[in-house]
Amino acid sequence: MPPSPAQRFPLGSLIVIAAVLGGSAAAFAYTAGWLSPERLSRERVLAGLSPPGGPAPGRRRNHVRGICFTGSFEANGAGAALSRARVLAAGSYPVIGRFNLSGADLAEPDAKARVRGLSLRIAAPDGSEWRTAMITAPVFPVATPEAFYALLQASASREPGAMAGFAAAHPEIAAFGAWARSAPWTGSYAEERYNGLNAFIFTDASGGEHVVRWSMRPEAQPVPVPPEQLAGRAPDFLDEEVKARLAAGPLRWTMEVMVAEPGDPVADPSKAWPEGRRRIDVGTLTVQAIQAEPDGPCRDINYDPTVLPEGMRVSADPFPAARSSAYALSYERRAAEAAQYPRTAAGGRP
Ligand code: HEM
Repeated sequence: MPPSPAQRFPLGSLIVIAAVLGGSAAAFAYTAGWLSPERLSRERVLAGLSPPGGPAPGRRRNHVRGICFTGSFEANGAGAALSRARVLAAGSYPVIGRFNLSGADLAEPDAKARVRGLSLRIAAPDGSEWRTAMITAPVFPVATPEAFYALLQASASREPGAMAGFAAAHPEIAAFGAWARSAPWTGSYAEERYNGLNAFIFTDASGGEHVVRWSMRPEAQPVPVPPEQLAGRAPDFLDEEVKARLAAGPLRWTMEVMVAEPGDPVADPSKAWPEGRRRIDVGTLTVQAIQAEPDGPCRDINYDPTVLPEGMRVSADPFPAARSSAYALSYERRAAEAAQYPRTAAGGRP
């Protein structure tokens, strides 16, 4: 008999998953009403993301730690075969981005964040924008926003079997767990591949539609570093490393768009699409300058994945709409608390 998902999925991995998602397995204050079959609201999702001591005022409610950058996206024109969006026509477009780490605990050292993120706002001269927030995991842990909320609850639960029970009920989490256990860690944001995971629909100039996902492939060669070694580095070593690396020259990624074929799981980011799907390199991201977040240009951007130019739109994938709603509330709250996240005398210089 094949092992149950819980058996296949050792507890250590479940703890890793709990840790990378931003919820906490430690004491958790919210219980009342959570087990009643109420509608999943963005307020409850943010409560689920909150660390035990509450969110850091003025900051993002997830991926709280990060650093801004500016640069450009040089579209090579190949993406025009898939989308008529202005940002995919050959040309250079300004970017405001953010390197970031999953989790809502400001005090967590960089070495503990299994999931790293890259957020981009690419602006076109026609006023349109393409916002996207990608992560290093090749698949999302769960198939639906509701399951994501259930996962936050399980990871915060004091019940010893909560995570094992969750994994048994959501076997799709095994693929993420396998990645979290086995993928090499690196010592740099610059050496990571970042994946959009959610599926969107691109419309080309003839009205043809293509279901796509995108990723950013680093120019820098990844150098594996054991996590025990990273633990010995400064708590913010990723910020320091990326600043030092940039001083030696710009950082680059190639944007790769993958096109689904009929039958591919287009509404489920926990499932990779089969190998061999058409992949088109549509352009190059060049990171030219880094700015500390308190005064940096990414501070007040909401990297809402539904902010898309004409020629791109959301698909049957339910995540972008759910993310949009949660990100908006996170944005509203952090903007209202701006005084508690003061700008610095350094004026944004890293
Ligand atoms: C229902 C599922 C999800 C929820 C509830 C959620 C929630 C959040 C929240 C509240 C923020 C802070 C937003 C802000 O204040 O601007 C955030 C940031 C972020 N999320 Fe998600 N997220 C979800 C799924 C995803 C997925 C699927 C990805 C990657 C494919 C992702 C990647 C990121 C990244 C990279 C950031 C940092 C954005 C920034 O730099 O501002 N999230 N998430």
